Amino acid sequence: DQTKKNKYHFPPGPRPLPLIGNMHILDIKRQDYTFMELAKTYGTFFTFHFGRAKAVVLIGYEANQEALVKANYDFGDRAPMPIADDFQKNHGVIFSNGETWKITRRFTLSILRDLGMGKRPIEERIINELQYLNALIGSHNGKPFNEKVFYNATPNITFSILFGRRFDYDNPNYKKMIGIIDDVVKLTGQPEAKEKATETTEKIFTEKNLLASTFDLMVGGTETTSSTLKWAILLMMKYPDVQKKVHDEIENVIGLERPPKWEDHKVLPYCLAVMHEVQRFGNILQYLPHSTPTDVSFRGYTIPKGTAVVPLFTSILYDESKWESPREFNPNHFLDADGKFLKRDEFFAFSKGRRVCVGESLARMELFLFITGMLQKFTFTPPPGVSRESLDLGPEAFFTMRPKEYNVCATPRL
Ligand code: HEM
Repeated sequence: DQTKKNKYHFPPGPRPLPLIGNMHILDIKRQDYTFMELAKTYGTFFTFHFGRAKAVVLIGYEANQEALVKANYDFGDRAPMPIADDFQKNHGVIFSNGETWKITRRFTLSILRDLGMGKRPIEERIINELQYLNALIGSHNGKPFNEKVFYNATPNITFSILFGRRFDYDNPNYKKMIGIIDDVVKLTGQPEAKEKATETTEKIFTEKNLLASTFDLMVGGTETTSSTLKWAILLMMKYPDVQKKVHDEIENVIGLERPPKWEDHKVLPYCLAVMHEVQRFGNILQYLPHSTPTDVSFRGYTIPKGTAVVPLFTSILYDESKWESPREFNPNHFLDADGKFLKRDEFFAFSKGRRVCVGESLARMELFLFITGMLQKFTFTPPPGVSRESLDLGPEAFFTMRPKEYNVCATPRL
């Protein structure tokens, strides 16, 4: 019967996409795995349908280098993200576009630099904070403690920039702020704020934009660095031979007394390589979606303006054609034959191009000083009864990929 048949047919004209698109094949928590699997069939540049929204996925070093670095501007917008749609819409840095993004990003960077990001004033704050962190670790007297301890130090660096002071680790407000950041990272896709964005004509230096930018730095600058520290300690427990080499280098070059300083990264190549390999292996962000600000011509295709783009960082940091043993933790990835630090172009942990991480130099300094500073003072081992082999290196995939919860023992080296 014709009427019945029509009911199930689309009207003439272009056929709308099915409601779920390719979502039925997407592993929501490990989207990177799905995309890398699809790349085996469709190559390093393909379209994926997130429901009705199309996204272009970029796989591996070459495609991402071509798009994010060489065609920088063409892929430099941020795609809308459910987590931020309602409460950050076009405010702050991470989720904004156009003039708001350009001016707010420039402003944020200049403020961070004025306050000493990547320079001596911030270095002093980090070294100061390291003493508190090491005191907390030491207070457990070699007994097992939870990895949450490593979440305490890095927020204080961001907060001291934003609020002008550090907080004691047991300060209820500090705990609350850390808890909120943790919730935001976990509850992706469930925005709290309900206010609708109507500010198309609003100016950029508003209180709302200030709050949004502060929020961006709080979330962008704390969870990322502290999760990386958790990876670092877990990996040191898992690979005691690597930990031993880190210990030896620190002991031989700067000794066990004077706290490390940023300049030391030039004379501690093994520590620097370990820090980079922790970031590569830990791969804490699968991707942050970009989009095309205009119609873009790429590899012979036209990508329409406003198309979401997935620069899949996992596929670069684990690119089999670039790394000797991508799925293994191997600090040699960042060392040359003479044991000197080897800068790798494929290191995309902070992304590259127009949207490159605003806090990269701050994060690098924090990671280097906290990792070497903790390992200068302690040997990290699994708690009694927990074997090294049983330590799970699989991530807990939220907005970021942090290690699964673990306990650790820290024995003083002095
Ligand atoms: C281990 C630490 C960190 C890692 C691995 C990291 C990684 C990243 C990545 C991959 C992006 C996305 C870039 C893109 O869209 O292409 C990003 C953006 C961003 N990060 Fe970081 N980040 C870290 C620490 C920080 C810190 C300490 C801050 C600030 C205090 C920060 C602030 C930001 C901001 C504001 C953006 C948005 C940039 C934009 O959209 O223009 N991040 N970060």
